Amino acid sequence: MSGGRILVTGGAGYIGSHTCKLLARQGYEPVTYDNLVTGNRDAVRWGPLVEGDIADGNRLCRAIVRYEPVALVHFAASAYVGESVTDPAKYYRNNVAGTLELLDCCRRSGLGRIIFSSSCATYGIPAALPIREDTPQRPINPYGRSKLMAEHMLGDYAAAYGLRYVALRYFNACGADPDGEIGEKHDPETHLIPRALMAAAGSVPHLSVFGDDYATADGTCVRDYIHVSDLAEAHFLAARHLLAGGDNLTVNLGAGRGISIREILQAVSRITARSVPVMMEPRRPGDPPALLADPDLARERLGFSARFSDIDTIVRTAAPFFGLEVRA
Ligand SMILES: O=c1ccn([C@@H]2O[C@H](COP(=O)(O)OP(=O)(O)O[C@H]3OC[C@@H](O)[C@H](O)[C@H]3O)[C@@H](O)[C@H]2O)c(=O)[nH]1
Repeated sequence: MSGGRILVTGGAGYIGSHTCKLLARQGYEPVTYDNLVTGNRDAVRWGPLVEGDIADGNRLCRAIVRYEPVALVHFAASAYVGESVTDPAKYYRNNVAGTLELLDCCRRSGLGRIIFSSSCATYGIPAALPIREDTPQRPINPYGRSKLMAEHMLGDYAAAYGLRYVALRYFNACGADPDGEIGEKHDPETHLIPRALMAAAGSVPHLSVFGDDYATADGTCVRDYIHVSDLAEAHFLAARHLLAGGDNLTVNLGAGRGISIREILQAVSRITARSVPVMMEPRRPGDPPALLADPDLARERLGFSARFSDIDTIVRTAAPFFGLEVRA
């Protein structure tokens, strides 16, 4: 370890664990702080695990004092858009109050560099594509609002108390570690690519496609899918930026291209040589028709560009975690 320790809240989760692996490879020691409610203990492999909730400020502060991290990466959050509509209290408690507690711990313990997981869900339904960072943020669900509130808290704390941050607005995270060590393991699994792979593998009867009457080229929703290993790389670049004295920064993390649900299904069929049984369903409430990042600012300011986010690499790396062989 030459770069120092980095505290990673939510380090046992999907994006968190991939980021820990990359940070370790880059010479940092990731210290995971996770309550293991949605995280997986066996995904914590590259540094110690402190079991704790971000709402437990005393425990979090003690971890900061004990490990003396040079920066903090804050993934820990609730992240189901649909659930945020039916149980907004959970989202405001975990994502807003939890982040406030965490920021106060950082203030008290003098930990002044924070990398924050934000989301394209903070934009809502954008007036124009691609989405730039100065596109107005008008989230359409409590999840997006909770992430936007946390962004505002970070900005205000930075201005008043001098901490520095990078906020990363992820588009659609997907794929799995190309080494095959860790993958995507949500319970329940609601995301498109895992559900499509589960349907191809026969572990669910079919994939429900939520709407094929959108004003998009083939009628299905378009998203900017970004490989989790690319997201991990961006966190490393963000840590390096802050450790080099870089200023506060908020950037999109996307591949800069849109892929429709039909295109995903074609790729899954081609790469696994299995058909994906599909059932057309009504639109899912709260789904924007198309989301697509302008990735220029992340490239200019962090030197970030997606390397694993072509659809073939995404499906090839994810398929083995759902019991599927890669055939093409
Ligand atoms: O079973 C499914 C799942 C998803 N979909 C569709 O596939 C597209 C992608 O849906 P996903 O649930 O994978 O991802 P979403 O675009 O809703 O949200 C994602 O991006 C924003 C992040 O902040 C969220 O945390 C993440 O879930 C949507 O159009 C959705 O309606 C289906 O048609 N069927």
